[in-house]
Amino acid sequence: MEQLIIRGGQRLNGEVTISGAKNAALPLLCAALLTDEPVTLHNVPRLHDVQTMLALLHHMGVATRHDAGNTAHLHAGRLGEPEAPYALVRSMRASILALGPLMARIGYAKVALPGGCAIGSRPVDQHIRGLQAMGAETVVEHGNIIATLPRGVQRLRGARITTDMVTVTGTENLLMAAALAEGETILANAAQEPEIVDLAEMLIAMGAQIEGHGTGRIRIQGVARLHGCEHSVVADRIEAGTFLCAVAATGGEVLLHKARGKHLGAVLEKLRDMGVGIECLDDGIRISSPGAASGQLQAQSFRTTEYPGFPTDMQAQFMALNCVAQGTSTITETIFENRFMHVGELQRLGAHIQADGKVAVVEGGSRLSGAAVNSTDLRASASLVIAGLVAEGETCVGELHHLDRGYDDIESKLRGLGADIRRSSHGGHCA
Ligand SMILES: CC(=O)N[C@H]1[C@@H](OP(=O)(O)OP(=O)(O)OC[C@H]2O[C@@H](n3ccc(=O)[nH]c3=O)[C@H](O)[C@@H]2O)O[C@H](CO)[C@@H](O)[C@@H]1O
Ligand SMILES: C=C(OP(=O)(O)O)C(=O)O
Repeated sequence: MEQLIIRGGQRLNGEVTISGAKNAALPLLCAALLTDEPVTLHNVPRLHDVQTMLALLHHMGVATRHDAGNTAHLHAGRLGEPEAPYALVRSMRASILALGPLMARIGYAKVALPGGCAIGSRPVDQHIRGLQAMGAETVVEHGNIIATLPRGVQRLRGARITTDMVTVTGTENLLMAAALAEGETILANAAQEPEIVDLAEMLIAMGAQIEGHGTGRIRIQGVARLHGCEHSVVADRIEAGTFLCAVAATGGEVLLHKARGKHLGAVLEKLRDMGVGIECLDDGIRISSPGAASGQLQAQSFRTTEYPGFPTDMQAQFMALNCVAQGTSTITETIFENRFMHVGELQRLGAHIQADGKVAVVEGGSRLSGAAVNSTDLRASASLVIAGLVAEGETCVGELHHLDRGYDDIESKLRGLGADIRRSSHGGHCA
C-alpha cells in the first residue's frame, strides 16, 4: 500500500505550475459526447478521475487519447453502448455528467445512480428533475437511471428550470442538455463557478448559443447540431488554493504560474487577513508568508458557500492552516453534511479541533508532530499533506487513491519547492 512520507519543517520556495482543473476537465470531456466531430482539449490534468472519465467515454464508444503533452483527443463519432456502469460511477461521481449530453445527442442514457459518498449523501434529484422538465422520461431500475424520450419525440425541449439548490454538476448537466434541445432554456439558481464558465465557453466554441454563464441565470437557445472544437482547460483553483495554504503554513515565497487570483477571491481575502502576502499577477499568484516562522499568522473563521463564497473544496486545507496559525477559529461547512472526517486525522497529528455537526472550532497555535494518518476523501488527504509539511518528524499519509483522484503529481511539485516528501510502497518509520 503506497504512502506519502513527509518530513516536516521545510519552507517552500520557488515556482510551481498549476495544472488544469479536475472539476472543469470532467464536464469538458463529457461535452465531447455532444458532437460527432473530433474535439481537442488542452491542459487536461493527469489524474485518476480523468483516466476514469476517459475509460467511461471509451466504454460508450468514444475514441479517446490523452497524449504526453496533456492534450486529450476525443471523437464520439458513433455512440456504441451509452451506459455508465456502477463500477466506474462508484469510483467517480462525476460520471453522472454523461447523463445530460447523452439525452441531448441520442435521447437515451443509462447511468448508474452514484449513491452516497464519504462527504455526504449527494443526491442527483435536481439533474433528473431538470431533464424531466425538458421532456425526458426517467425510471430508476436495478440501481440505474434510465432516461428516454417519449415515442415519436426526437429532441429534448427547452424549459425554465429553477433548481432547489445551487448545484454545480447539476447546472453542467442541464447546460449540456439544453445546448442541443429544441428552443430556449433558462437555468435559474444556476451555479456560477469558473468551471461552469469554462464549460459554457467550450460549448459556445462548438456552436452553442449561451448567455449569462457566470451568473445565477443562464439562457440557452438550443441548436440542432454542435461541431468539434479545440479548447484549453482552465487552471485548477483548488490545486492553487492547496499550494497557497501549504506555503502559508510552512513559510517561504512561491510563484504559482497559471493560478488565477480572480477565481480565488474568498480564499485570498482570508489569507491576506491572516497576514500572508498575496500578489495577483496576469498569469499567476505570488505568495509570501514570513509570519509563519515567527508565529504571527492569525487564524481565520469562515463558512463554506457556493461560488463566489469560500469553496467547500478548500475547507480541509484551510483548517490545517488554521491549526498552526494563532487564535481560535470557527469553520462552518454548509454544503456537505459529512465533510469533517479529516478532523480525527489532524488530531492524530496534535491539532486541537472540536467538530459538532456543521461547525468545527479550531484552537490554533498547535505544534504538530508527525504520525501515520489516513486520507478519508480527496481534500482531506490534501489537508494531511499540509499538516505533514509543518509537523515535526515524519508523517505517513495512507489511502492515497483519494489524493490521486484530484492532484497531478503533488509530491513532485512540492519537492520542487523544497519539501521533503516521497511516495513509497514500503512505508516510513511512522508506527
Ligand atoms: C466534479 C465536481 O465538479 N465536483 C464538485 C461539485 O460537486 P457536485 O456538483 O456533486 O456538488 P453540488 O453542487 O451538486 O452539491 C451541492 C449541494 O447540493 C446537494 N444536491 C445536489 C444536486 C442534487 O440533485 N441534489 C442535491 O441535494 C448536494 O448533496 C450538496 O449538498 O460541486 C461541489 C460543491 O462546490 C464540489 O465540492 C465538488 O468538488
Ligand atoms: C468533492 C470533490 O470532488 P467530487 O465531486 O469529484 O467528489 C472535490 O473535488 O473536492
